[in-house]
Amino acid sequence: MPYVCADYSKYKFVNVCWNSENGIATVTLKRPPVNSLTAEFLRELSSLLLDLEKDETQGLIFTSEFDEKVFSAGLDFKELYRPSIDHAKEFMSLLHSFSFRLSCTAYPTVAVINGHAPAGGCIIPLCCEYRIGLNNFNIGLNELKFGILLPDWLSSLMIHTIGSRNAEQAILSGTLFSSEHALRIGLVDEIAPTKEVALEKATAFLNKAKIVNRSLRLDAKLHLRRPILQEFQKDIENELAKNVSLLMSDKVQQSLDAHIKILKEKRGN
Ligand SMILES: CC/C=C\C/C=C\C/C=C\CC/C=C/CC(=O)SCCNC(=O)CCNC(=O)[C@H](O)C(C)(C)COP(=O)(O)OP(=O)(O)OC[C@H]1O[C@@H](n2cnc3c(N)ncnc32)[C@H](O)[C@@H]1OP(=O)(O)O
Repeated sequence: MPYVCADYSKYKFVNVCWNSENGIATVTLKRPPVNSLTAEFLRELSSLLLDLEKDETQGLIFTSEFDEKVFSAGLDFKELYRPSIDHAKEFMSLLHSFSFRLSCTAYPTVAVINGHAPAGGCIIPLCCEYRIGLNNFNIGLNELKFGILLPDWLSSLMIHTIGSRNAEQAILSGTLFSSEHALRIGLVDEIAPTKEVALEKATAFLNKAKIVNRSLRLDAKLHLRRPILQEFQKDIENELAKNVSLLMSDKVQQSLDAHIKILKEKRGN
């Protein structure tokens, strides 16, 4: 059984619960109010994956503290509104490296999606091997509606998960799917009535992975995910520069401004 070396209490935006009997780490995202992804959060998540790898985690479950409300609201609008060029570069690089790392972990991964997961909020679930949703939430890649062209690696993750035909329709229409619809197209693998049941199902999935030799399993995973991993590794400098210039463009900045205003009006402030 793995011996836990890392100090997981150092993390600000996640709570890590280790099960010493089965070596499964349950990671609860807890960046208030909606787990939106900032550079600091992404840096923390990347470092967490390395710690889990060193501690020979047998399986990882992601879930959210903001139960029945939001899994993750995606990229942080406020941080990405009028960023400095250096910050924009750093952010895109962190998003890319974290998503890559999560897509090829040596240990199996599950997302328990206990709330909305729009746009960038769908990235963690898509990088995981298995997705369990709760009822009454929306999930999907609706970036085109913000004037954002998806990076190739993200389209590739969606294609890998729901197939090319469904991915084409989903991405081009910018649809956010209800849980039931997400189950029909394979965007989630199961629906659970409560978070507790979802966590049991996640553990059952991870336990199944244990009967396979760990290094053989990793070889197979990397082989099966090769098309995605190739997209991550293809022409990285150029891809990051493209994303930075898209983020800095007037069109995307105006769209961010409009969305920030909509959220403010919704709260009446
Ligand atoms: C932007 C990227 C630009 C260019 C990218 C270039 C290249 C491509 C690279 C990557 C591709 C991936 C791209 C992804 C784009 C995104 O992810 S953009 C974010 C998309 N997310 C959304 O549209 C969700 C918006 N939020 C909501 O719909 C609701 O807030 C939500 C359903 C999540 C929760 O609803 P509710 O419980 O009612 O809460 P409130 O709406 O009242 O919100 C509470 C507070 O949270 C703040 N907030 C909400 N979402 C965000 C966010 N994404 N970023 C920052 N802050 C957010 C909201 O303002 C409230 O704050 P307040 O309490 O008023 O201070």
